[in-house]
Amino acid sequence: MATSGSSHGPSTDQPPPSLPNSGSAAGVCIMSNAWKDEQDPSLISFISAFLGSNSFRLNFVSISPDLIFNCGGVSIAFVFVTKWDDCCNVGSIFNRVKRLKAQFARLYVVATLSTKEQDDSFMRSYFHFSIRYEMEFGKPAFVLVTDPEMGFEKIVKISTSRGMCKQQKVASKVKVELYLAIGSIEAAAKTSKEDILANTDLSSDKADSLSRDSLKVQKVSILFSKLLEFVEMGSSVEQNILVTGGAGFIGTHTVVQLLKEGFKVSIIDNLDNSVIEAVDRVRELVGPDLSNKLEFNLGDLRNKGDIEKLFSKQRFDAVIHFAGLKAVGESVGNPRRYFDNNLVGTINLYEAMAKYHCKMMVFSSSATVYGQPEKIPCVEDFELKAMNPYGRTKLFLEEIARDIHAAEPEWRIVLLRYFNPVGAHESGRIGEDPKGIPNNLMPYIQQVAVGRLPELNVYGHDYPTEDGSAVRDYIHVMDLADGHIAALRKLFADPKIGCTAYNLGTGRGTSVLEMVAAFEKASGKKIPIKLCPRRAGDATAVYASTERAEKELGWKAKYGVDEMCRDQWNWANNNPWGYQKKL
Ligand SMILES: O=c1ccn([C@@H]2O[C@H](COP(=O)(O)OP(=O)(O)O[C@H]3O[C@H](CO)[C@@H](O)[C@H](O)[C@H]3O)[C@@H](O)[C@H]2O)c(=O)[nH]1
Repeated sequence: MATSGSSHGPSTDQPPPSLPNSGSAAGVCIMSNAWKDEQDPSLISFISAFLGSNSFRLNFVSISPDLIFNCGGVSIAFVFVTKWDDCCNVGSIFNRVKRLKAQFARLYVVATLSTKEQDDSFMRSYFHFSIRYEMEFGKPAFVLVTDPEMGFEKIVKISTSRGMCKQQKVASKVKVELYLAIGSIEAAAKTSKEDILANTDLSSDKADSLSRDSLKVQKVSILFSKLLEFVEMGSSVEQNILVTGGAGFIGTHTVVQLLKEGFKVSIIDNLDNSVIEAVDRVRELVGPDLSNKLEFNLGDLRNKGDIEKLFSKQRFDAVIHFAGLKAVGESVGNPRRYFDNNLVGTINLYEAMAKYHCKMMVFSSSATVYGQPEKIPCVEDFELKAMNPYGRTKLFLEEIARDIHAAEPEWRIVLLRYFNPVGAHESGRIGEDPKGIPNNLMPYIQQVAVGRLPELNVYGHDYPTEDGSAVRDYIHVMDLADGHIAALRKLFADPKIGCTAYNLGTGRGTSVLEMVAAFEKASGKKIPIKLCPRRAGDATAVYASTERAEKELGWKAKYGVDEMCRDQWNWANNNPWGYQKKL
């Protein structure tokens, strides 16, 4: 492609063509400064005008790929290999590709190989070096272009055959259009030479060369229009997300939102604190079409074989890692169970992700990592400490994530620190269903409301708060689910995300007694309470600073306490025994 750029100067009087369906703000194209400097300036200004007229903003930045297109949060990176010299530069090319492959889930290497010798040499090297440079067939996709000025027939063909374009129909449509485009360009070029001869007194040679220039301009414009279509196709390919613990409370709500947002989802869950009925209800909520994009795998992250089975049969673009135990009291009595489940399971998961080159993770952390915060609201860069073995597992896992990223910077990890998740899906079909006596406030209140428990113990009525009860930042589980989608999009869109923590809370504190009152209002039920001493380890008041999530993830909680209680009650009222039919 670069070859075509260096061999012509697009005429400035020719307006850049537009793509037929380009709407406003199609996306951003980031072009490497170094790559730009190697090209003919007229090519760059042509590309710039072309992208502009197709609503793509072009930025010149120091980046490792030559081009990155970002459409709708999906980054697609391109590298152009225009000089193939098998005796000198093969190692550095494959090295660069190896590095970039770890950073971009969608990386395409467009190699212009104009001669048969270059093509043969490339093939030899590809197979020879594939193990040393950890290439897997099709990952990344190498797009071999023999005609440097017109490579998109190949691009579409190769990408289709390698299964990148899952939407075969789109690919074949592009192919047909491409053939039509080639035909019409050639026709246009011929007309143009005849026009020149008929309307000027230029020689046949001069007219020939002028029409060839015009042909080249049109070829470049077609090349770029096809590149954009290719990018759009790439961004519309479904991303496949592995959700560990996807049958649980936050997991099910997030899976519903993921499917609605067009992601393909695989759940792995050992059903330790959840039931398969919850997944069936997710299917019912999203309907049969989206349900086809959901796969359930019974498995335990502590068992490496279960994870291997999953990763060896499909590629995941990212993992949302919910699986883990979360009862503070139980963790104090049985810390080994917590370390085994939460730590060993996660370490196994990281191993498999690294092996299969899936290095994007959204991790369920918790506000518990702030311990007893000295100040409120809690800001992400506060000092972290844990108060119990459960909290320690979250803190260790955050540290592990930071260490992995420090050693292997290509990892992208978002740590989501949840405050107090409550509420349920508005349908009342899915919600929280803890096994045994609930530890947390809202499930407890809910069970009192439906008559399963006689009264609520209010732990602490002498806190230095307005009504003496402790203050927390309750957040609607649907807001939390949307926070995961925002985090995932951030992972895909931002190669510089590194390992970053975000609070997911509302930024508002509500006391235990205020929560009881809001639930009574929403349910019309009286919740009998018993004022009890403080619960060991409880903080007085904890709520989130939401600034970072708002600014960087573009996410903000929508629901207040009234909606949380309304939806929690709707779930409780319709499912007094949770997912069980009756007790
Ligand atoms: O039967 C109950 C249960 C709770 N509370 C009080 O309600 C408040 C909220 O308690 P709970 O729902 O147990 O949440 P937290 O103790 O704030 O802990 C939650 O929030 C943490 C993050 O802040 C997470 O790490 C934990 O997993 C999660 O349980 C606290 O003041 C409790 O003392 C009661 O008064 N009675």
